[in-house]
Amino acid sequence: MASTWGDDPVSRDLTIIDVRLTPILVADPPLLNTQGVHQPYTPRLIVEVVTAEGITGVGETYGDTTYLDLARPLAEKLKGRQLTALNGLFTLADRVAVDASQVSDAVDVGGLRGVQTADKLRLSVVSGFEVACLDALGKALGLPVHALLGGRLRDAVEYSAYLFYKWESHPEGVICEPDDWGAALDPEGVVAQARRFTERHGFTSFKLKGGVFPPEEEIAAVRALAEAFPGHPLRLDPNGAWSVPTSLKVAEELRDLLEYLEDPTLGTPAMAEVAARAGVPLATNMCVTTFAEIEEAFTRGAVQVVLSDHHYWGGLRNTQHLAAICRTFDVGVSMHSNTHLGISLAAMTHVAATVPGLEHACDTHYPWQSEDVLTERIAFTGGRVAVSDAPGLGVELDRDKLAFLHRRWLDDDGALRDRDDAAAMRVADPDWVTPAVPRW
Ligand SMILES: O=C([O-])C(=O)C[C@H](O)[C@@H](O)C(=O)[O-]
Ligand SMILES: [Mg+2]
Repeated sequence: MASTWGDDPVSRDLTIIDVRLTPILVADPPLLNTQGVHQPYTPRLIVEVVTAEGITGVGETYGDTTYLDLARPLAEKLKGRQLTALNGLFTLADRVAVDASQVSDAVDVGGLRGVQTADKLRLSVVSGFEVACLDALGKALGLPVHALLGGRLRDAVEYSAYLFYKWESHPEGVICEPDDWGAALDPEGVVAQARRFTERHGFTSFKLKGGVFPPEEEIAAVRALAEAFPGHPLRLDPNGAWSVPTSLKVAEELRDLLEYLEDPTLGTPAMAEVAARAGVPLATNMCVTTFAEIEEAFTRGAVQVVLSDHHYWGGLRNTQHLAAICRTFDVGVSMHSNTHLGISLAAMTHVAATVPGLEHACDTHYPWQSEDVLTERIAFTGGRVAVSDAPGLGVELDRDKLAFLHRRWLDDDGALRDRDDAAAMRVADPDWVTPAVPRW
């Protein structure tokens, strides 16, 4: 009998016969964070899996050399395997050796990305392959990715406007793509940027990337946002730049205005100390970025919201596992974002649509990205992305755009192939060194 859920997978040839890895460099505006400034171009990796029937699925993940070095052997191991063998991806990845010099348990080693364990590096690579397999499987079966994940609980996913302190342009002489967002270096600039976000995309909640200026200035910016957008959810995220006393001081000043305070300080013990007295929920994408870190953080009450990132956590199904653990401990869940393109936004939207109790708007950098590898950009309506019911992720790769961005990567002498915000800052300020933490 014909299945009402699409073709029977058993009758299909779902063998992966080819895996293509395309590293690219995508334009990034001069966004400031506690480490420095974004490079003019950021590396990403586009993963394509091709089945025996000629179906292609796409995925996206970090494109820095460390990730590429792991992705290449994993791609080889995947050939000849079944699209449906998603659990096997983790076993395959375990067999890929990780360069020990890239591994560290320090929570600030990855800059803004938390610990950099061998497992996390592998999972970040697996995520790109898992999404590509799910996209291909969905296309083969005529089902959207959310259906493969158990079905959507909502028809649109809400995102927040991700506000950054920002220069007007990259330093003089730096080859870059111009942007029309303008500078944002004080409360007025931040509010103007927020208005642009609402005009362009309809966002109604706002996150300010902090840790750039002394806390008093960032408190003033949040106050200005609260005045300009009364009653709207606001967050501030200094990426662990503050000491415990500074975090508590900021919490005292802003507790009535913030939906949550994100990673005010570094590491679970310090976060637990702040959480105990802050009077405002703490969110993290730094002290809990692996399953191994959950127990200590949750039992100490260090975090009230985990900002999942399907890249860190090993894909969409692991994100669902994380969300289930969070539910068990009555910890909220939402989503973190780094510079990413439409493939990852589509993946985030599919998984977010399946997570029960998603009460906070997810982060996304996508509005900052003027370039993409899709034939059509993904649109925000009222700050939301509609959940696609088309087969797979519901996106289409634009091969010309992919080739163009890959050419940029090929032409780079290596200076931009590993994101380094401190090095980008040194172009403007030769004395700049990554600030020691706590910075304030
Ligand atoms: O903590 C966060 O939300 C991030 O680390 C997000 C991004 O990495 C952001 O800070 C950036 O790219 O500058
Ligand atoms: Mg954060």
